Amino acid sequence: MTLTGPIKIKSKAVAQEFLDSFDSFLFDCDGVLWLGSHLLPSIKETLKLLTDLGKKLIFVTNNSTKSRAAYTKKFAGFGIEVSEDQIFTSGYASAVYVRDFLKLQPGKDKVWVFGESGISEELSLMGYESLGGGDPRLDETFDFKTSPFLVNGLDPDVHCVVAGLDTKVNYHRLAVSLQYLQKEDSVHFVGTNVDSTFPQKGFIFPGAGSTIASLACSSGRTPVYCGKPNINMLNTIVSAKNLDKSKCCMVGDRLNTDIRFGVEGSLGGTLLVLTGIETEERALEEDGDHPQPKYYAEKLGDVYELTSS
Ligand SMILES: O=C(O)[C@H](O)[C@H](O)COP(=O)(O)O
Ligand SMILES: [Mg+2]
Repeated sequence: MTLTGPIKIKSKAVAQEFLDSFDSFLFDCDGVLWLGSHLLPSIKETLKLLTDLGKKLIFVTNNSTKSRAAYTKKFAGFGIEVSEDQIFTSGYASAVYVRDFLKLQPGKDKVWVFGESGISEELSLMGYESLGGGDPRLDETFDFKTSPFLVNGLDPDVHCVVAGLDTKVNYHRLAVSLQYLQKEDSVHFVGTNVDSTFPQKGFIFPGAGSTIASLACSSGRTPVYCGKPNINMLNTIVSAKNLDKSKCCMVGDRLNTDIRFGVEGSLGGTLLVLTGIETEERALEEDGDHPQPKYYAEKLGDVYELTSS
């Protein structure tokens, strides 16, 4: 970023300068690589260009609905080969927090999940039994007199609620999650991410932050959020991939998660793309609400299109 503010990547020279400045790229996914099942323009070509240049590619998503393994299949569906150890999700970061910070005992302590398989699968890989989540009994209309999660009492071995994006959110899931959160002395509250909205092709939908806020409001508790911009997530990635932070660039579509993650994590640089949540006006505003990106571009694919022109 110059004294005049963020640098727009809109020429071959600036695109080449951008490429030459970093040896590792951390890519956000929703709004950067794709919008749901819609791959954004020139993404495959851009990732291949970076790979051919010997750059390290890492994918860092706040989307907790899929596990790291499931994300490798999503990439493969687009014809992009990515290994599981290149992918970090907010669901994985939350499971690491449960294991390494809360130190819950696998096989003994259980987790109530308000969210999808991307959370429960990562917890299961670490040996934790999770309840709730995609359990089809939670799809039933809620009745406190008959809910199987209440009539026999809460599970006394649950010592943490992990809440994330749940596209099947309903009153049943909210009501039972709240019962566990009311056990404040014995049940921790973890949120996967703060994203208020979720970008789809042609739409902006409610994000994890919005549904988790419902539980925060009803319980009067504030969760520990483990996804971007949490510095523990960055430190996990930097040590796992042996990165030189000064040569890393965070590429994202949201200022208060992706760009904050890169700036507060002291990475070498950040690139905001305008294919997701943010606008050029927001990218340029010097608002204390969020850090400014070093670079910005209409889309990530411009890096390929400009340097190969
Ligand atoms: O609502 C959410 O969880 C987020 O909007 C979404 O999943 C963000 O994913 P990311 O842009 O970090 O890949
Ligand atoms: Mg995004």
